[in-house]
Amino acid sequence: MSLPVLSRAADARPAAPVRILHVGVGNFFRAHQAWYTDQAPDAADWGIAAFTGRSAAIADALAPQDGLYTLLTRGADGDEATVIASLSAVHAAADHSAWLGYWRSPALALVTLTITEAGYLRAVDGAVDLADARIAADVAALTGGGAPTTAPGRLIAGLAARRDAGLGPVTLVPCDNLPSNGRALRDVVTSLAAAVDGTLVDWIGENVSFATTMVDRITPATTDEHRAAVGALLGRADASPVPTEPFSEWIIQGDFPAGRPAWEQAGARLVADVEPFEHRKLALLNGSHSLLAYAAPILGHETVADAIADPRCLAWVEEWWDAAVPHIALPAAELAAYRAALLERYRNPRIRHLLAQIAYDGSQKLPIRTLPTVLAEVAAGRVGPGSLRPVAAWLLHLRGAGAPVHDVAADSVTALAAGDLREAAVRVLGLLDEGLGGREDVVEALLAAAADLAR
Ligand SMILES: NC(=O)c1ccc[n+]([C@@H]2O[C@H](COP(=O)([O-])OP(=O)(O)OC[C@H]3O[C@@H](n4cnc5c(N)ncnc54)[C@H](O)[C@@H]3O)[C@@H](O)[C@H]2O)c1
Ligand SMILES: O=P(O)(O)OC[C@@H](O)[C@@H](O)[C@H](O)[C@H](O)CO
Repeated sequence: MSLPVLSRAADARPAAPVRILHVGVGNFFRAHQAWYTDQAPDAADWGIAAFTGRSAAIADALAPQDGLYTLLTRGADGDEATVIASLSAVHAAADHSAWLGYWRSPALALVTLTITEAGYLRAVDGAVDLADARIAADVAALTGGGAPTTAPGRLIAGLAARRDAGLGPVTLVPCDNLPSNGRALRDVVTSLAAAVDGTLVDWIGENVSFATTMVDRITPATTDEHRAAVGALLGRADASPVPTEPFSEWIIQGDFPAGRPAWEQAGARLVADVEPFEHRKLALLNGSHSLLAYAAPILGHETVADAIADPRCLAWVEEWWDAAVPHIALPAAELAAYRAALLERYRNPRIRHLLAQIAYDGSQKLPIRTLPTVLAEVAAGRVGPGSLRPVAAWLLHLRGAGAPVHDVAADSVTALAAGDLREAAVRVLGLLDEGLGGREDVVEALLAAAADLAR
């Protein structure tokens, strides 16, 4: 017997007026920012118009269910199903006229983003990568009246439309795992604006705030098992429920001149300086995730929970944390509690977080998650396997061990990692940091960690 499909008439409040735009309707956005907005006490005033990052698939899946979906919160002992109603509209990335229409609305206050680390299209200096063919095509589109396709290009088109409509402030809120993500986004946006329309740079300076956020909620991809669980719990058909863990954290630094939902009443924290929190999360959580993603599949493990149950993987994670902790400016007791909580989260048997998913795009992630700890340890005179093991595991992964390689820079990084192992280690270290590849002791420690992993 087929179940009734989720609908606003039967399952949720009416759609709220759109005051937030979002780019990238992935699972994390739907477990995190859309959930905080849904749970805020003023949710009825704050609707989100969500645009996909690239393909139309999720817009097509959510249209028949009025933008509703189920958040399936998986605790160690059972599931809770919550219908999330904060998406007032869901559009495909290609719907450029709808995109511009929202920017021309006086009601618009916020633009949030989850476009992955690779979606910012940054050059090494942090500016937008003007040499990237997709950005070059967007510069041509933006100067010639066409529709851009990259996230930075779409933002520039929206900002120009808002300026031309004579409208005022808006806050951009990046929610990807990038350090200082507000500054990173500002550098990308202003450098692209400068390449397209110098006068827009001044308008952005006067009208656009860039918030910086630390985001955390482990959110795997959806499977048929999640669809079946929602059917059993709610008696509703949901083509695209989102599985997530009970834990959630959102730490935000920024100005909101046009207002924002009362996210703090849904559990978010507004702080003056987000940096220690993002450093803690990127190094301890994301760093250990990447270590497990490259190392544990070599031992035959498929998920984070499988890996952390293996004493060898647990010891590697503890060693990584021991290396990272001295460089995080938070009280020791707080960091110890964070480590203990992470182990509990990783052990949640009902979250099947695939190591192969976490392994994607190491070229974008390793410099953020692991390099700061490696450099800080080397500067402190400690060159050892604890901090170098994630890089050693990535090197082996790029050489064909463990999970398959999916990386925006796959061709170049697999070429660097090929051939003689010592020479490959020098090249991969040099890619992460020019000085590291020339350090004989670092290369030796990396090779020792690689030998240990391959054993
Ligand atoms: N899943 C998590 O546990 C988690 C937790 C914290 C932060 N994040 C952040 O959220 C991001 C998305 O994770 P997810 O789990 O939702 O992944 P997902 O695969 O479900 O979704 C990825 C989203 O990014 C968009 N995207 C990918 N490449 C893009 C590009 N080049 N330009 C524009 N959009 C692009 C896709 O269209 C999609 O909407 C991560 O990369 C990370 O920065 C994820
Ligand atoms: O989402 P990514 O691809 O940036 O990284 C994979 C995981 O490390 C990440 O999603 C964590 O689960 C998340 O950052 C927890 O909040």
